[in-house]
Amino acid sequence: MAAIIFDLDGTLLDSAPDIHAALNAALAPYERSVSLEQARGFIGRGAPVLVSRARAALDLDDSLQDPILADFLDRYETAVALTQPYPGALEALDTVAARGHTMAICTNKPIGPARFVAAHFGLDTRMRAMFGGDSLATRKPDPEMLHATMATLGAETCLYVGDSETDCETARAADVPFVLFTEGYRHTPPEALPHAAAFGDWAQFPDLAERVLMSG
Ligand SMILES: O=C(O)COP(=O)(O)O
Ligand SMILES: [Mg+2]
Repeated sequence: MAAIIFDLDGTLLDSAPDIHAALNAALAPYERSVSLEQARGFIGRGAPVLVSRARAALDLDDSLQDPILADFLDRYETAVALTQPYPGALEALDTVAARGHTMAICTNKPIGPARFVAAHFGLDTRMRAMFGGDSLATRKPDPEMLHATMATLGAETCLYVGDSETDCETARAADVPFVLFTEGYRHTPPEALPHAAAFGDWAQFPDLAERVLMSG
């Protein structure tokens, strides 16, 4: 039995289209918008950083951070219509659970929308714990969220599975093996992100996780 901890956006769920829609709705009063590609590139360090990255790209004043963020968070809370699990991700979680592993989510997405979207796709019942970007005083890449998740699970070690630079940095800071999902919202090539293993198809994940756990 081992603990396997997952990132959410860009790893289990392709949620960028919902994040894009909520962001553009919050930018609409200022007659600005971003492309889906841009929005995808802003994801990874939590909602406040997403909004400040969008403002920087659009040259919108710092004084607009709080109103845009508040409006964005309001719309984000229940945004699931455009989100999809990556193909095979839910089935892979069931295989991992059937092999006796404990699973949890560690995401920079605020815990409100994280819980809502997790319940919508039945992820919540598959997970023993879930920490979001506003659950603690810090968020990824600070390793605290992984430490807190492991403490909740009573796990001495774990695998961390994520899609981004932030996830790689977090795993390294927490000194746990990192498994990279290559189809998410990364900016840099996979070679630039140190990883114990990488995969682009969730069907490969259960066996790959076993191999990494055995080699650790
Ligand atoms: O909300 C974000 O910025 C990123 O979310 P994630 O940590 O699940 O990738
Ligand atoms: Mg992610």
